[in-house]
Amino acid sequence: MTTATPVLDALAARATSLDDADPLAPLRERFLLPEGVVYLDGNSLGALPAAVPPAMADAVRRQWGTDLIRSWNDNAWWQAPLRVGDAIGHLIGAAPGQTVAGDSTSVQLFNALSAAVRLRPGRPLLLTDPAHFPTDQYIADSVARLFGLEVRRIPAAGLPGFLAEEGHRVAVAGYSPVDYRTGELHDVPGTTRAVQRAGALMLWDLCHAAGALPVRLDELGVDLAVGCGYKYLSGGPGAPAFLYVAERHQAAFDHPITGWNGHSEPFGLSGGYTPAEGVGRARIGTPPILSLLALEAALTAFEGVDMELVRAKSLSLTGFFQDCADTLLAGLGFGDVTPREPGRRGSQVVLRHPEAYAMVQALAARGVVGDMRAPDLLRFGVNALYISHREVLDAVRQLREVTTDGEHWQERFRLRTTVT
Ligand SMILES: Cc1ncc(COP(=O)(O)O)c(C=O)c1O
Ligand SMILES: Nc1c(O)cccc1C(=O)C[C@H](N)C(=O)O
Repeated sequence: MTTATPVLDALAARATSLDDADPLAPLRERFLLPEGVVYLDGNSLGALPAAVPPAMADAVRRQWGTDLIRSWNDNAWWQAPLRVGDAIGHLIGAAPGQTVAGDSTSVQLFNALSAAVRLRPGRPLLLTDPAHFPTDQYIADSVARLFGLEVRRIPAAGLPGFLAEEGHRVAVAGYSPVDYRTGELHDVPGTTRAVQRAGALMLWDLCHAAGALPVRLDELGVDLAVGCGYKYLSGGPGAPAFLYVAERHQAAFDHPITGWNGHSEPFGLSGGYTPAEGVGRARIGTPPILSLLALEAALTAFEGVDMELVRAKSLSLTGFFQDCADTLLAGLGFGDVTPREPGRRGSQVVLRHPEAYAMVQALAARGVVGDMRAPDLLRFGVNALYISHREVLDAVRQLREVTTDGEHWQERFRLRTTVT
């Protein structure tokens, strides 16, 4: 079923004028996106930055192939975790010398939460969000078991109330600025203040924030933060994660995975561990150099980019998505999930529909790539560096067609009858 042309024409005209006025539109050339694909899954795996393939070719052929082990010095491989850390720090409001890149978010979370518990001895509670991404909850549970603490799962909105009663017992609170399912943006400054007023440490998981919106870690006085490199930072599948340790905590930062790269004299090869000065102590073992160099090249896509403009465009894209959905999906059984107020929205729009899975599959078959989260959420992430308003309209228009033409039913039937 096609949509009434005047309605679509009006939305198309609006998309065109928004795109024409978009100061970030030229950034799209910094990415290699396949023809005919509308990519709304950069909140899971960012698109490929154009700078990455030549950087990889150089890393593999020249640095590894020719320079061989000399590259640790000659191509500054040894410095890569701190160099890439600082490049990420620039995007999350962290002055140099506080961010290290490497390992996975899960590993960094484990290190950061454990170190936080050691920084707050005698406080028996570790707080996290019952809606937090599972790995954050699992690791909180594990750290609590290791240190004899108790995890309390308190929704972000309920934190101030909880802290007023029990704050003196809390060692650390681990939360995400953006809910990975709903796309809701929490109050990062207010939560940080409330946690710290109670004498506890604030740990933010920036997986859905870094590269998507301005994060002012230093300005807000955040204690610790972690995040991944493969979503809005577009560092590639399995890209190294990062850890931020505010300078004031570094001297006492005592993380449990004391690998030799974090030693004050790694090539002294002594049998006892003496941590390096500064955030370098949070290094662990030999880092994945090829992945670090891919991430470093990917970050050049942000060169000269003002994160305030990224945020403004991201809000324009998500707001426009919601407007398109209001107009084109009305009466088709979709529910609203992501908050309407711009100040409460991250960089994704989420709709609810009982046929979410089949719909996302049917959309993907048409070249519109989003994802779903069980049981019934359709999730569409927008990366302001490479997504346009025209693509947003195209995605919602195609979702309307999939639904009205019943393509998701065919998809559902196909999925049920496919033998794998
Ligand atoms: C908030 C959050 N934390 C952590 C992760 C993943 O952790 P890891 O990079 O270790 O797989 C994700 C997504 O995969 C996430 O959304
Ligand atoms: N990290 C992922 C992976 O290795 C495979 C598939 C998806 C992911 C994700 O990033 C999921 C993501 N954190 C989410 O927001 O649901």
